[in-house]
Amino acid sequence: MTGHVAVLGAGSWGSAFAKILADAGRDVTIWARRERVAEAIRTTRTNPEYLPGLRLPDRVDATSDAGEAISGAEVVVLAVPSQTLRTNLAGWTDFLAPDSTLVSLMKGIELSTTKRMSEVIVAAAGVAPDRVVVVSGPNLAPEIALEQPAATVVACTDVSRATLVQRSITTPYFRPYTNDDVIGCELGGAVKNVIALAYGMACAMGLGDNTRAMLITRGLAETARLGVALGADPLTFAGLAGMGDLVGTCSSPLSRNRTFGEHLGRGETLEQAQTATRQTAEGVKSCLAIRDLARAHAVEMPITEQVERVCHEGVDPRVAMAALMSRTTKPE
Ligand SMILES: NC(=O)C1=CN([C@@H]2O[C@H](COP(=O)(O)OP(=O)(O)OC[C@H]3O[C@@H](n4cnc5c(N)ncnc54)[C@H](O)[C@@H]3O)[C@@H](O)[C@H]2O)C=CC1
Ligand SMILES: O=C(CO)COP(=O)(O)O
Repeated sequence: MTGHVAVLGAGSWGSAFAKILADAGRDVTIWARRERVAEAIRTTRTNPEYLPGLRLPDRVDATSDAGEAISGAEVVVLAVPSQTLRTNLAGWTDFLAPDSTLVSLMKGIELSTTKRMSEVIVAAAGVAPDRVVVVSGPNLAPEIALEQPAATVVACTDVSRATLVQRSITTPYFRPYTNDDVIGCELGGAVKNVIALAYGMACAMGLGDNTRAMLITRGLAETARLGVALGADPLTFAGLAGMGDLVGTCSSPLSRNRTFGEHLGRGETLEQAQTATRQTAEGVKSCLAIRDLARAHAVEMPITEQVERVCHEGVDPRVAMAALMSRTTKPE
């Protein structure tokens, strides 16, 4: 393999992913928005602001100059918040090598367009869809920083690019599987964040394992319903990018979406929860876009609808739960 890998975004997942790439033998240049973060990585091999437990290998270089990171990169990994991707890309596309592979780590849906992240990349960077690879699975960055065993899915319509990325991120602690269902993998990642918000609310309301199992199972059912309407393979939702990520995120106190939901479940407003957490919880904005996408395709997503009402209409989570439970009964 030739050329270094650029990782654009030095947050928690971008940084942990840079470690995986380096441990798999790739040279990596990570772009940080703030020079202070790039300098910390260069001089201390750590990123204390985002991922205190992480120790970065020497193969990882860091810069706050995106052109420097991207120029000459064979693979460019995008790891910024979903809602800023389009703006970020506007400043980056001129530096992309003509046949480079673009990798999306992001788990969200764009608010203004209801596009998945790979669709935003295709539109904003003007690249063919088969140049975009999606990596998605149960991958909480703090656990990966500690080299705890984990698996993921590498999805692309071009199997040779999926294999290139798979080889670039295979390590003794990280096991990637390829898949050609880009739509299913991206939807699994985006919708699980919304369900994790509901799960966090339930936890904070003192609700037990029956309720939690109901949210996970029915959450997966509504994810798959939307996925199938958009052309995904239903089997993808039984895999790592579907059930795997949903269970991992909902179960983990490390999840920022679940934690955000816990704040809402304790009766805090959206603004109070945002002030308390100060982290990217993608589901908070994506729930609006996913609800709109579902309505546009006449798909019922009752949990997503209620999460949107709690987040953006000030509805009490208890009222939202009661609304879920009072829906007309039907076959499973
Ligand atoms: N943290 C995790 O465990 C995982 C995260 N993801 C996904 O990866 C994506 C990135 O997440 P994280 O690295 O966790 O996020 P983060 O919040 O830790 O980092 C985001 C990075 O983007 C940068 N950025 C660039 N432009 C920005 C702007 N205009 N506004 C705000 N930040 C900007 C920030 O400076 C920061 O370095 C998200 O879509 C997330 O859902 C996926 C799997 C695991
Ligand atoms: O996507 C993740 C794990 O797979 C991270 O989840 P949070 O963004 O909720 O922390």
